[in-house]
Amino acid sequence: MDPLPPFPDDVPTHPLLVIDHALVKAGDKAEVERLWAAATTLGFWYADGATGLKNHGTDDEVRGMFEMGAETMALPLEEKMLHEQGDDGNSFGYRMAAATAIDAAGTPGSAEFINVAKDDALGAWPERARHSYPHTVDARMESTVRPFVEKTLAVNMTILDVFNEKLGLPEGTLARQHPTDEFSQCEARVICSPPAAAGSRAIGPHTDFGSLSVLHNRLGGLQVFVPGAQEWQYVKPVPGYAICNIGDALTIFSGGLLRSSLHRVITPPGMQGMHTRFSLVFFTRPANCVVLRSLEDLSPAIADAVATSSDPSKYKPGVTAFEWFTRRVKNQRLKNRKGSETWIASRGTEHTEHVMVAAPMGVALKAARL
Ligand SMILES: O=C(O)CCC(=O)C(=O)O
Ligand SMILES: [Fe+2]
Repeated sequence: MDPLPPFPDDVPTHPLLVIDHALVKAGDKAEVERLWAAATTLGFWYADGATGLKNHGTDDEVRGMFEMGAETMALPLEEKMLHEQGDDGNSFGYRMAAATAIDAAGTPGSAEFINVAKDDALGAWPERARHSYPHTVDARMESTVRPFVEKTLAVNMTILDVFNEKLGLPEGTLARQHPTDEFSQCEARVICSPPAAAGSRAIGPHTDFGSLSVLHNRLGGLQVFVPGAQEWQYVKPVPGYAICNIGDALTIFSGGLLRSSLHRVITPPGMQGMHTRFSLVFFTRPANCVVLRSLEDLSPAIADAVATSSDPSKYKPGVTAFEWFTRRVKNQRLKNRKGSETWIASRGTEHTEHVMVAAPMGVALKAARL
């Protein structure tokens, strides 16, 4: 692979706390407090050795996943399209560029995705559980995708147990919402965006749909919208560290204590923008049948948070994790677009002030009620 230029020194970035996963796993109280601080403010942090493998630029599974992504994206479009996700709210398989909107006006995004279901990676492969994949994925399912998914899931289950305790939930509550052996929308994703004009958007503003995301970035381009800030800010990729963030499902379970924040992907800054951008994510999501609701009956801290929220209904969407996810994916597909209401119907838990900046005027207030 060509050497990639460094993230420019003169571009402002938003700092994130660095959390040492080994310390968290060992129950180090100070490190757990720092993780809790990150998770309850912006909901983003750098994870030192997040897959249990330091230096993600060189560790076997992460490198193998990036290679699998590059091999897959290099296939002829007709071959990739045999495994396309379709328009019904499924996200497993290949997603062509420009299939989804990045804003309320229906602007198409420029990123291609290959998403592999946890249920295929950990299931009775080569029997397919959820979807079909190009041969470049199949060839690495057991050697690369499975260990990548297993290791990342193990990290995320430890973090869920830590949150469980901090939220004062009965032992194992969050773990039971994320059973590995039940079907869920958990998936590993490689994203590819071509070089583009400075500032153009590859992935529109969104909150993540599930519980926990672990992201491996080599080029910049990821930006966060910090509550109360006036503008989007870059998060700098740091070699050897993954970027972890909270998704909507944990925000809902915790009555808003855990924060799922808006982020997006634009052209990497400076010389980096001249390179194709690959990124790798693993999303841990609740089992399909889990009802998304704040768990105030199980935790006084969550009950307090819901009681003092300006909009407690936001934490009771009254749908399962599968329904929440499918609604969001389906309404992002441009084939399903009727107007800005389709974009609004794809939204998650974001707060009013975020949406005001992220969406054109006029749809902001409606979106804020979702
Ligand atoms: O590629 C990135 O840096 C972020 C991707 C992302 O936010 C997502 O796939 O949900
Ligand atoms: Fe995301």
